[in-house]
Amino acid sequence: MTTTRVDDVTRAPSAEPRPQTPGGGEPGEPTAPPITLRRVLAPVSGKIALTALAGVIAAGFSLLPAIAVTALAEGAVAGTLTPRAAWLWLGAVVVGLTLGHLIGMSSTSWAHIVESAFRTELRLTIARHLSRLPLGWHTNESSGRTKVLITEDTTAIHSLIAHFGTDLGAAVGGIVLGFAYLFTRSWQLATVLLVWVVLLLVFTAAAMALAQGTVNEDYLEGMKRVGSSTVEMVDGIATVKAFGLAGTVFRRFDDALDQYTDAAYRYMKGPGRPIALLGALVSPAGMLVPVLLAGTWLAGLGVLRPVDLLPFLLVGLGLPSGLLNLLMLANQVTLGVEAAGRLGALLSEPVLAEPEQPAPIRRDADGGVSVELDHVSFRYGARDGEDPLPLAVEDVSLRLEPGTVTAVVGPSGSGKSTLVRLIARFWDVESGSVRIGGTDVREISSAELLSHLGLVLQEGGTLADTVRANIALGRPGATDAEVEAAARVARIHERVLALPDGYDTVLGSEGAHLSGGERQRIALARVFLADTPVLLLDEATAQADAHSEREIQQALARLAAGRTVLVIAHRLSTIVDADQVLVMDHGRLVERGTHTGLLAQGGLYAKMWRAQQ
Ligand SMILES: Nc1ncnc2c1ncn2[C@@H]1O[C@H](COP(=O)(O)OP(=O)(O)OP(=O)(O)O)[C@@H](O)[C@H]1O
Repeated sequence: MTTTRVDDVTRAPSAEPRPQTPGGGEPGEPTAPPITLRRVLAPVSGKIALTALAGVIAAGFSLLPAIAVTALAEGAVAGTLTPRAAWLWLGAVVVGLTLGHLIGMSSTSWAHIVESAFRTELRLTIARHLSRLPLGWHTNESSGRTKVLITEDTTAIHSLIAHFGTDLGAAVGGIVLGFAYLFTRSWQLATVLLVWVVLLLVFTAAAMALAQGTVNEDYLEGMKRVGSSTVEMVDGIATVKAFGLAGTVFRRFDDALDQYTDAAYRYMKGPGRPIALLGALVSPAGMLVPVLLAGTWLAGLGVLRPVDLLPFLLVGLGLPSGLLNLLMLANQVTLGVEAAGRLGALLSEPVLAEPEQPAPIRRDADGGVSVELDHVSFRYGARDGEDPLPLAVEDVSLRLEPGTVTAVVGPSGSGKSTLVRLIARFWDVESGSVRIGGTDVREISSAELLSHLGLVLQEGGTLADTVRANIALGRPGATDAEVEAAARVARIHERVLALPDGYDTVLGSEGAHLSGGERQRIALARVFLADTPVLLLDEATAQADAHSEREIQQALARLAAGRTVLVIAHRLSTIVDADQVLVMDHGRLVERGTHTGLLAQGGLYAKMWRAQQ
C-alpha cells in the first residue's frame, strides 16, 4: 500500500511556531511561501510523472495496430505478404491493443491508489491543522466553507493525481508519436494535416477572443450570484419568511438565475460557437474531408501511393481530438490551482503555539483553581489592508477565587464574551497575561487547559447525536447513571424522558427539537459531568424562561461549591447573590463589587439595574 505524507505542505521554512493573533501573523515576522499546487502535489509529483510516462508508452502500443494493418495492406497490395508475416502482424495488432489498454488501465488504477492514500493524508493534515487552530478561528469561520475545503477541494486535486498523468501522457504521446509515424509514411500529407489543425486552432482562438467581450465575467458572476442567493434563501429562510421578505429574496434568486441563463445563452452564441465548430471539424468525421481531399490531390500528383492513405485514415483521423483532451486537462489544472490556493490559505492559518515544556495547572489545598487576568489587553485582527480594530478588552486585571461566583455584566459589545474567551485561550492576549492556577495559559498545553475548564457558550452547542452522547462529551466513558445524574442537576432529565427515545433520541431528528434554553441545559449537564474546577458560562441562562432560569440558578449554586465560576449575565436579577460583580464598558473594567455595594455606588451598574426594574 502506498502511503504519502503531505505534512511538508504545511511546514514553513522557519522552525519556530508563529505567534498567534486572530487576524494573522505578527507584523514583521517572516512569512512562509504561498502554498501552490506544485507544493501540494510535490510528494506525488514523481508518481504523476511515472503515470505520464506510462500514458506515452500506452499511446505507443495503441499505435501498433494501425502500423500492423498498414503493413498487412502494403504486403497484400504488393503481393509480398507471406503467411508468417501475416501472423506476425496480426500478433502485433493483438499485442498493441492489449498492452495499450493494459498499461493505460494499470497506470490509472495505480494512480487511484496513490491518490486515495494522498487524499486521506491531505484530509488528515487539514483535520490536524484545524484541531491546532485557535478556538477563536472556529468561532469566526463558517463550517460550510471548511466542508467545501475538505470535500470538494480535495476532490479537485483527485483528478490531477488519479487521471492527469496518464491522460496527459496518452494525449501528448498519441499526438507526437502519431504525427511522427505519419511523417514517415508521407511527409507531404502529414504536413498538410498538421497545417490544417494548427490553422483551425488559430482561427478558433481568434474567433473566441473576438466574441469573448465580457461574457466570461458575466457568466462567472452569474454563477456566483446564483450560488450566493441560493445559500441566502436556504440559510435564512426562517428569518426571511418571518419578516415577509420571501418575495424580495426569491426575486433576487430569480434575477440571478436570469443573469446566469442570459450569460450562458450569450456564451453559446459567442465563444461557444467557434468551440462547437472546432469540435465538429476535428472529430474523425470532420477530419475525413481534409484527409481525403488532400490525399487524392497528392495521389493525383503522384507523390502519395494510395496504400499510404491507410495510416492517415487509421491514425490521422483520431489525432486532433487528442488536442481537445489537452484543453480539458488544462481546465482540470485551473480547478486544481484554485483548490490548492484555498487549501493553502487554510493550511497557512497560524496554529496555536503549544509550549515546548508544558507547565501543569496548580490546585490549592482544597483542589480549587484560581483564575487571574493581569493587565490584559486584546484586539481582534483587522482584515488585510484595514486599519487595526480598537481594543476589545483594555487593561483588565481581576482575580477569580475558587469557591466563588463572579458575574460579568455590561452593555452589549462591552467585551464580556471576549474576556471569557481569553481565559479559555480562544486567542492569545496582545499584552498582559491570563493565569490559571498561577500558570500563564501560554505555558499550559491545550489539552491540560481545556480539561480544567467547563465552557457553556451562548450557542449551547449540541451535536446531531443522541442526548446521551451529547452529555457524555463532558466525560467520555461516563456510565448511563452518571449521564442521568448530570441531566438531573441541570434540570433537563424530565424533558429528555419526554423525547421519543429518551436518552437515545438523536437531537435534531424528527420530534427531537429542543428549545434554546433546553439546549443550554444539555450543555450545562455536559459541564456538570466534566466536573472541571473552573466554569465559564457565557449567558448560560440567556435563552431560558423565568422558571427554568430559576432552576438553572439553583443548579449552578450547587455546582459552584469549591469551583471557580465566571458567569456572563444579561438579567441582573440572576446575579444578585454573586460574590463579585464586574462591570465592563467599552472593553474596560469600570466597576467591581457586590450587588448591594455597586447599587450604593450609583454608577453604571446602578443605572443598568434601574433600567431593568
Ligand atoms: N470575531 C470578532 N472580530 C472582530 N470584532 C469582534 C469579534 N467579536 C467581537 N468583536 C467586537 O469586540 C467587541 C466586544 O465584543 P463582545 O462580543 O466581547 O461583547 P459582549 O459584551 O459580549 O457583547 P454582547 O453582550 O452583545 O454579547 C465588540 O465591539 C464587537 O463588535
